[in-house]
Amino acid sequence: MRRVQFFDTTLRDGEQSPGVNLNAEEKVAIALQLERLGIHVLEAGFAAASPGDLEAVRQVSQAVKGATVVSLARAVPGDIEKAREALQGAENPGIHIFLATSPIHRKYKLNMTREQVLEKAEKAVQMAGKYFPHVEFSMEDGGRTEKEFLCQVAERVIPAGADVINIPDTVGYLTPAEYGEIFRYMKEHVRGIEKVKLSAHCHDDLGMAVANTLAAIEAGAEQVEGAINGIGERAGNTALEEVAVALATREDHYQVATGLHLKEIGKTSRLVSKLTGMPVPGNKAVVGANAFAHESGIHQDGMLKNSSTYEILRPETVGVDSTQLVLGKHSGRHAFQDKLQEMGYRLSEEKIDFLFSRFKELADRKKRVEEEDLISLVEEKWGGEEEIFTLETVQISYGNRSVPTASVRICDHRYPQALQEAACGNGSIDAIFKAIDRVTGEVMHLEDYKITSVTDGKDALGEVFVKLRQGDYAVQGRGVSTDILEASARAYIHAVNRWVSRSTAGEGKAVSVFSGS
Ligand SMILES: CC(=O)SCCNC(=O)CCNC(=O)[C@H](O)C(C)(C)COP(=O)(O)OP(=O)(O)OC[C@H]1O[C@@H](n2cnc3c(N)ncnc32)[C@H](O)[C@@H]1OP(=O)(O)O
Ligand SMILES: CC(C)C(=O)C(=O)O
Ligand SMILES: [Mg+2]
Repeated sequence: MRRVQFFDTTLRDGEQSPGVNLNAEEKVAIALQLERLGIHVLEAGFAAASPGDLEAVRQVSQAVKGATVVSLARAVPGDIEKAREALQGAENPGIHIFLATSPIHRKYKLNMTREQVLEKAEKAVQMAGKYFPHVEFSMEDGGRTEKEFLCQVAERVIPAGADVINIPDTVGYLTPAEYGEIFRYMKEHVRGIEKVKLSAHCHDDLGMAVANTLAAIEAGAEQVEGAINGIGERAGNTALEEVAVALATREDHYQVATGLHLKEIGKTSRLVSKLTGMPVPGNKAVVGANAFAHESGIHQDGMLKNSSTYEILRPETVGVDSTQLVLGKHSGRHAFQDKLQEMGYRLSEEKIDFLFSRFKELADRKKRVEEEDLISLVEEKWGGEEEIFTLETVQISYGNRSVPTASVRICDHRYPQALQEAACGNGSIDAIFKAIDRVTGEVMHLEDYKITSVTDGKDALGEVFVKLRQGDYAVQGRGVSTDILEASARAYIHAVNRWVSRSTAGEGKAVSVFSGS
């Protein structure tokens, strides 16, 4: 199988992401992790950019033992000297020299003729070859350069000593077909091309960096460049982990080996995200939090029957969190039941039906239903006592200068019709409780009221805990909802149900929902 080399520029082009600044220690930590991933060439920085970056390149090159470590340099002696200084003592040093070749860059940026570009490139590579065993030359903005000029530049830098020639699509402009065509053209037309590796370096301005890189591989590129999580200048670089995983998953198509340790991808991605401060979007391929999460009922059902229905890749292959069947409003009964079983609940079909409808009501109001939410749902309902009153609706009228009024609609299961009552109170909760008392005919004294958040986030479930008393006897109840007023109504009705069912059973004594409370 053909082999493709991976060149990582997270520490150089990746660090060019606006707002990112890695110090030497952080660069070393990322470099060592990239080595564990099996990266072949590691661009540690741009030594001439600043004394700090020179020092970072130096420290990375001292720490890394296997991979080749390179510094970027313009085609000027000063930059080459700085790279040399930084890489003295490195086990496998290299240099990456670049010079723009496109008409736009020649005219507006460099103010150079084609001949001047050819000469400058040749001289720089010759000089670098005296110091470095490995010299890569990049034709910046190669994607917008005349093809025959790319060939001319290559034919000057190959004899000068370059062993890798990189053709960057610096501004992410090309389509995959166009980019692949450049590699085919150069392979066919450049004298001595067999002496060098051709490298692909893409940017994601039009969202085509990974596709372009894969197209270059199909067209014969022997090296690919990019950054972990696709970070980099503007819209970023090719996400190297995506290329690696595409090549492995579609080995049947690409017939390319990388030698990378894919299991290290998750860890590498998390480290880069943490140290650069650039979060990974949830829907990002391979390493996004949702890359192996399934929310919709039909997909979850398929996954439970056989994971190949909706997963082309196992999360453990790339060292990220295992597949998750996320419960939300799109989930179905299969996934719901499976989750309850996994949590240790053994419930009858009838109970599951009831809980599933409560779950759907909750999921309509909450983005994600967590395990704690399920525990609350199950335990709220299945406390053992008979349910006489069920809350249907609660409505509040509240203003900071008016008296709060609550209206509740409650089913009393002993009668065919739901009952509705309204009451005013000192506050919204007091009004709700008074309205409930009117429906139930039980006048309870509220002895304790506590509210806690069951889950995280603004849409967290609130759990309300009440203790009601009549004479010597007390009951406790609990209610759960994303809305604390509704949770309060549920808790109160739960306690009243206990009160009524215990007193009808002749058990009017203090009871507690929670053991130990
Ligand atoms: C596509 C890429 O990612 S290329 C890499 C981009 N990365 C960076 O630029 C990060 C580090 N850069 C820096 O710290 C600074 O730009 C430095 C230290 C390299 C240079 O700083 P300065 O000397 O102040 O120059 P400045 O950045 O303003 O301008 C760049 C100069 O380099 C020239 N230049 C640009 N590319 C090259 C090149 N490959 N070879 C030779 N000269 C070049 C420009 O034409 C300009 O020259 P001029 O001053 O004669 O007009
Ligand atoms: C320095 C070169 C290789 C570069 O980053 C680009 O052209 O995008
Ligand atoms: Mg780049």
